[in-house]
Amino acid sequence: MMQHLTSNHPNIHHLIDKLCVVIPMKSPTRSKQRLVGSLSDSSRESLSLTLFQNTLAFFKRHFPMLDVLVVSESLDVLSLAQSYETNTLFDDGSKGLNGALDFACDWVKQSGYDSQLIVPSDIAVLDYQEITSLIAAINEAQVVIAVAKDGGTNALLTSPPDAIDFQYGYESASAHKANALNNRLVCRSLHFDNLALDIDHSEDLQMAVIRQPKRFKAWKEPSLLPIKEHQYA
Ligand SMILES: Nc1nc2c(ncn2[C@@H]2O[C@H](COP(=O)(O)OP(=O)(O)OP(=O)(O)O)[C@@H](O)[C@H]2O)c(=O)[nH]1
Ligand SMILES: C[C@H](OP(=O)(O)O)C(=O)O
Repeated sequence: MMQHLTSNHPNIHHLIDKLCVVIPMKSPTRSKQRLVGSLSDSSRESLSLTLFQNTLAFFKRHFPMLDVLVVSESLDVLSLAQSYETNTLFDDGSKGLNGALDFACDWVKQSGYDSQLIVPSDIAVLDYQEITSLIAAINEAQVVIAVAKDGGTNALLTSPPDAIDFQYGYESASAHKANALNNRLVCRSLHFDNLALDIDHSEDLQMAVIRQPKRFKAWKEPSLLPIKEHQYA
């Protein structure tokens, strides 16, 4: 059974001191394109900003000892990140998510961190126990992947930060795993209920409303048909 990263975890200082959390975030106007047909522009933008702020608030509240780096093409996003006392990095977005993460990873390495945890800014529910289990897994593997519900990668923990090339895109969890194995690294793929749910499509948003009705009440649109929780079980 995996040990949780609690305050009396024997390796907490070793893990935390040298770990940097990287949060990539597009400009809100360009975010959540797959919801264009389901939400108005303002609702889509405010959803992406709400998710981003939830992510910043989660790490500040539950992991105040962890350093965070936000990489974005948007100066507004970077200034919001600074209000949560994160490090910030401007990337013009021209090379997409993988390019932005390559740039962030260079910063992380040059800043002397041993490991890096990439968390996208669109996870519906961040769960303390899941994130602690994920971080603790770096004791057993150099690459730890939290697999998304669609085979994507919803969190990626690497030690060293540049252990593998970033291959976000279709079925990226298996691409990242193959990449790790090609590099002869120990890789763990983990499936967590909450961390698997990034919000891509309207069904994901409906699921978020079911799991966190208060937080997502503004997006409880009558036009979206209800679906049952077991579809993601
Ligand atoms: N800095 C940066 N972050 C990005 C870029 N592309 C995607 N991201 C972020 O990476 C995470 C996952 O992105 P996606 O699911 O591809 O994008 P999204 O805006 O959430 O949704 P779609 O537009 O529907 O793909 C989100 O936190 C995005 O904001 C990029 O080019 N630069
Ligand atoms: C970025 C992409 O995530 P999606 O939003 O497609 O699950 C991926 O994990 O490769």
